[in-house]
Amino acid sequence: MNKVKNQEPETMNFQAEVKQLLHLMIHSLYSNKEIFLRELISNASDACDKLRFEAIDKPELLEDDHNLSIKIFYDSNLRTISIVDNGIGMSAKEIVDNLGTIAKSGTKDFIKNLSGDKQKDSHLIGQFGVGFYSAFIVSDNVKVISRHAGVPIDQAVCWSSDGLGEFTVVNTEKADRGTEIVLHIREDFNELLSGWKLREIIRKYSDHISLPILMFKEEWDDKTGNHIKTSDFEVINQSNALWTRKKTEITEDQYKEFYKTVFHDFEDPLIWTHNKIEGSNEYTQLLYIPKHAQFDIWDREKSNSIKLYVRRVFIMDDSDQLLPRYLRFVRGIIDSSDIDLNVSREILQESREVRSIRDSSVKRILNLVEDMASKETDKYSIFWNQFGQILKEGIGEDFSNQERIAKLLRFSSTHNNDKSQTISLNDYISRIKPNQNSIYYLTSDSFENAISSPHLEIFRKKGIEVLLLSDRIDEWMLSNLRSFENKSLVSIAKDSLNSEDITDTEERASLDNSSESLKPIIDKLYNSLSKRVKEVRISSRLVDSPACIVVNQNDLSPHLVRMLRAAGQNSPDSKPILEINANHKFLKKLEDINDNNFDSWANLLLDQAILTSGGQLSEPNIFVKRLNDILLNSQ
Ligand SMILES: Nc1ncnc2c1ncn2[C@@H]1O[C@H](COP(=O)(O)OP(=O)(O)OP(=O)(O)O)[C@@H](O)[C@H]1O
Repeated sequence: MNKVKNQEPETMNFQAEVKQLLHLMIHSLYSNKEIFLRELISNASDACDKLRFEAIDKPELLEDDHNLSIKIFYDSNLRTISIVDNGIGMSAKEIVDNLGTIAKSGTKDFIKNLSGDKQKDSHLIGQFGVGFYSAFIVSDNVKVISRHAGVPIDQAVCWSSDGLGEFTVVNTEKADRGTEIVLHIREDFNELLSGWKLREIIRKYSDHISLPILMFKEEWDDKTGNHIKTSDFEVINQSNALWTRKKTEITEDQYKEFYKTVFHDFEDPLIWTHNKIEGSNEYTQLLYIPKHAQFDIWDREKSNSIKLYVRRVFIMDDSDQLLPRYLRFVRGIIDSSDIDLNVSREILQESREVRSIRDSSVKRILNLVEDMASKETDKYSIFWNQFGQILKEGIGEDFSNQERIAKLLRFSSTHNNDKSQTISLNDYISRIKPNQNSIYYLTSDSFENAISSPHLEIFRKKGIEVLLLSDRIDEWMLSNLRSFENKSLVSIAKDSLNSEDITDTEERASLDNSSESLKPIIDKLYNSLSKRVKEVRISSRLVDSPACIVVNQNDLSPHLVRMLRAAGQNSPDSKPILEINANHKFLKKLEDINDNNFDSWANLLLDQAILTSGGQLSEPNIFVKRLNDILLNSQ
């Protein structure tokens, strides 16, 4: 069928990452051998989708072969399995680029994370997507013969490799458009070389592929006591796009297998929603939330994983118009009856239909997530741990749904002092003290820093709950979420505490007295520290610690300043306020310190307040010298 022309094959090296990936994949996915067929059928189906789309403008690409299909052959004597499609095909350049390198961003980092531990690696590789390279799990040699649609028969290409380090490419002839992949099966996978086994795998993993998957019919032969191949093809799969079927006719397993094939995931999805919308704008949505974040989920430039179809013709799978960025973890299919088949990205941006599909998809996803949060808390905690930080982006990005998203947020809290994020804003409100008008929170670099912060002391003493936030996105999120259910969100590290929540009349009077009687020492401290602080004052929030740092309501929190600096950004240099504990021994001691040593003591007090508030000292060597001077002088 395919004739290699008299020409020397060119040998090339796989990209280093491909070599590593192949090695690790063969090693760790050995027991998931069946997925190779799912992946290759999925690629074949994508190739047919692409051809169908390009042929809308260029019908000549279809040549005289209009019936798109995928054919599977096997030969137990030659030990081969072939996957043949009449899709778009690949040019020589495409074959070298696609099957010699990995174009995904973040590949290097991904490979670094692979540990050699089979189980962990198989999960990670699953999230990454194995695709074509999975052929090498079961094969010791793979040949790919391909001709791009529309190019002459003698401009086909044959790619071949044993998956160890190199591949060869040579020009060839191929009568039929599309791609043929011939796998030479390893000795230990004999069971795959059977019509029965291959049919079973196809029905299990690829039943929902919308194209017919064909194999030679086999008939029982009494003489040989074997199944014998006939020369007639039969269709193995249901071959209608799964999303077009009625919900009641689709089993859970079919939904799961569809997801795994189409989105190249190893794991079942966490949850999904399937809806047919009828009326003036008709479309079908099948949207899944995965169990794990994709490896490149933090890349905000990453395109959405929503495949857009128009009347079952695949149009594109990287449109940013179909879902907002903060739902980029969702994967799925949207099939519209109303969008024009020739739609371009630019038209999508303007399209009223697309806007309404997007709004409805957001609603469906939020409904799904809300349902999970209220009825399936175990699932919700998986969801929250994987995608909570991304969902938080929605607080600032999607004001029309801000309230709904806010209800879905989960936090660590002093209520249970637990690092896991399980407390909702509604939980907080259900426990709020009578007359308490604020929801208190503390942001910090880590839960450990937050939970040991001196800012919490008075709240613990008074039994007022504080939410502890330590995700990078939290500061930004809170700058967009000022209140919830009419309670304002208030940082306990800022000077805006509602004093009525944390002090009673008697305590306020005593604070006023202290401020009066300690005025000389407060002034003296300010004199020593005026270059470093904005103000020194008596604190209402300290119980055990001698001092803490707070900032003005409108200043950036020290935590945010640190994050901005770590990201290489300039942040305004605003001085903090030093709050001191009027009842602490340190204060009494300060009154006895002579003028020569007072500066050192004052600075030491400030340094430790910065440290316990989660900050860092800009000159740690000076801090150590001061500390040593004081320790040595105290002998
Ligand atoms: N049968 C085929 N026909 C045409 N092109 C193909 C075929 N199989 C693979 N390709 C090309 O090779 C590329 C790489 O395939 P591979 O399966 O490794 O990754 P992918 O399908 O792009 O990504 P993933 O599997 O992670 O979704 C594909 O994107 C496609 O361009």
